[in-house]
Amino acid sequence: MPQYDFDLFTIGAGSGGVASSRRAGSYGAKVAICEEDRVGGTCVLRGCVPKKLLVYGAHFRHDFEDSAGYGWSVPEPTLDWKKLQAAKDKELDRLNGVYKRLLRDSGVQLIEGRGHVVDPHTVEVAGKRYTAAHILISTGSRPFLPEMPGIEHVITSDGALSLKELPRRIIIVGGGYIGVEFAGIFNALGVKVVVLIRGDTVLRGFDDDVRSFLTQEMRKKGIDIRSEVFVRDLEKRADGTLSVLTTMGDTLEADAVMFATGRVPHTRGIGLEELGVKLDKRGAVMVDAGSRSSVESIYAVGDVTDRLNLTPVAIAEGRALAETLFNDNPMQLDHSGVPSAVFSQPPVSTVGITELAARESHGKLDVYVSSFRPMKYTLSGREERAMMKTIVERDTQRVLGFHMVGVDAPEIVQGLAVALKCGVTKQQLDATVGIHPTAAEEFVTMRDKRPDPQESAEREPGHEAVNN
Ligand SMILES: Cc1cc2nc3c(=O)[nH]c(=O)nc-3n(C[C@H](O)[C@H](O)[C@H](O)COP(=O)(O)OP(=O)(O)OC[C@H]3O[C@@H](n4cnc5c(N)ncnc54)[C@H](O)[C@@H]3O)c2cc1C
Repeated sequence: MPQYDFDLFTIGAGSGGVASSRRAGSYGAKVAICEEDRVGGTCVLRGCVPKKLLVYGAHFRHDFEDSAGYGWSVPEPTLDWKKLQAAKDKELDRLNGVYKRLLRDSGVQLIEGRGHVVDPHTVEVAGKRYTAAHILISTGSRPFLPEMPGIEHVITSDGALSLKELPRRIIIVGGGYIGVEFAGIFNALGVKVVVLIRGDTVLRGFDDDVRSFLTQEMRKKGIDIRSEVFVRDLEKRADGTLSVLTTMGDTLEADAVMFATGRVPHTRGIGLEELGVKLDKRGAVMVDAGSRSSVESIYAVGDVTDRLNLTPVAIAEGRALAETLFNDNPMQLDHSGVPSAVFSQPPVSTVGITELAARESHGKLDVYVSSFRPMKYTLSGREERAMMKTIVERDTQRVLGFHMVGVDAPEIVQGLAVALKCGVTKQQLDATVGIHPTAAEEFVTMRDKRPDPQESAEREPGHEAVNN
């Protein structure tokens, strides 16, 4: 058995890399991790955490407005953007320190610098070579920017999270989850927001009812969503204003343009292809269910594998790998039934499959949809509504998907994800007593099935089902 410097060498100290290395360290493995930026990765420093802090910060505008309906009078609120940014950055510094401490406490050696693989058991960082029995690639992903004239003037989510000044007007290109989250943040902070999307509705890949409902709610809040349009080119004027020419021939002006046009796996220039590690056409490391690449000693977890690009997934994949390699406990993550959220305003949360996917894979369905104004907004007069949807396989009455748009959706759907994972049926939901008065109780009280569009069409040619 050859002697290596380490049992595991991890490249990238983000969610997946840190989780895997710590778990391996806890079983006594000798582990090193290298990081070219700050320990913590995208989620902690450029993603979930700073974004959610800004969502909280932005939401106060609504809360101040809503308080009037409950009898409060609040002087005209003003925002100190620099103060909010400084508070957020302080919290990120704290978390960065926590992550470093956690690594240290697990006996994981942190090596600062960019790592690249030189052979199946060797990683080079800052000119020094380290050998390891196993190498883990957890280098995450980076924002994708299409090539076009003027692209150097745009920002991505990284830039949007660290803006020195709050722009007066922003154009956000892309209606995926990052685009709609930032649209909600900026809109609530008083910025004039235009969102350009390629389709008709935001959130491609989500359930169609969720997509149209959220698009409508965002428009109600004053976000100018322009459908079926993209950017042709853009230029910066002498006064710093950005001028955007769209594919519809319109010219739009803004103080900032943010591209939220997807992310690509971070695999460029780290020696993988040279070693024969197979990458897919987007550059993601191709792995088996146990996260092993085409080279036996090299593994990959998290966004770099482009499976389900979420923090808890990267963490679970990383831990499963450490269990397999160092605890004699072979584990694979089941990627089905993973819940997710979009922290838009109102937020979205979903677990299971969409109605479209369910019709293709499960045939006849019972679909329950409910839309209502949450009690919270009755006194405040806010027009925001909530929508909940449960998709049930007709033959077995097993729930295939829960979807919600509305206040507290992510907090509500987390519990339902457990039920879905356990194979909950509609009858079991019906037998569950609700917590009153909440919005969540709607999920256990929905009774009316939405007319099946196919069956209705068979009965009455030309008839179209109408959402509740
Ligand atoms: C704006 C935004 C919001 C998001 N919000 C959410 C959310 O609300 N919920 C959620 O679940 N997910 C969210 N995500 C996704 C989440 O951040 C990622 O899925 C998660 O961070 C992936 O973890 P990872 O370990 O694969 O990669 P990362 O956390 O990105 O870590 C990769 C690390 O590798 C380092 N690295 C790269 N190359 C090298 C190299 N050659 N040498 C050394 N170090 C290297 C990087 O600097 C980085 O620190 C969000 C992402 C973004 C961009």
